[in-house]
Amino acid sequence: MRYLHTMVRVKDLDASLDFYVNKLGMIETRRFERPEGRYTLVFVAAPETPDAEVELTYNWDTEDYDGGRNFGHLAFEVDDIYAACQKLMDGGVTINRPPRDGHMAFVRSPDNISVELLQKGKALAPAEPWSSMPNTGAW
Ligand SMILES: C[C@@H](O)C(=O)SC[C@H](NC(=O)CC[C@H](N)C(=O)O)C(=O)NCC(=O)O
Ligand code: NI
Repeated sequence: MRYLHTMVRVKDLDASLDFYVNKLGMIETRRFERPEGRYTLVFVAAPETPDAEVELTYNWDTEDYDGGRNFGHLAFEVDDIYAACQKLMDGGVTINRPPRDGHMAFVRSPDNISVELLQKGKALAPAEPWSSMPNTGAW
């Protein structure tokens, strides 16, 4: 069995592609227009893992998507968590959990999808709650 993708519904496809591609650094791998179903599918992936995709589903007719509590987050490994967060901040993205420990950070997509960034080479053990860490002023 192979993991293929996670599908998230998005309200604004351009805003979502700006976040996932321009700000987060993913690449668009495939796109399907389905006029008969009045929706568009755009698959995006991290360059190093092109087979593990996020399927952005854009329904052409306005729909409200509540924040399904059962969904947690999309997680990505980054080479430099501070540089990744700085690039996102420069693009106007709020860092919900700053990478004070150099290990883990959380940001949100335009549809409030939680995105976890993990520093490459750090243990994947759960980090300490960042609020308990001394704020060195870095973040
Ligand atoms: C391409 C393959 O990976 C799919 O997931 S297509 C699944 C299909 N998607 C849609 O019909 C998109 C539009 C629909 N209005 C929606 O919002 O899902 C589908 O069966 N979706 C139902 C679902 O629960 O995912
Ligand atoms: Ni799918």
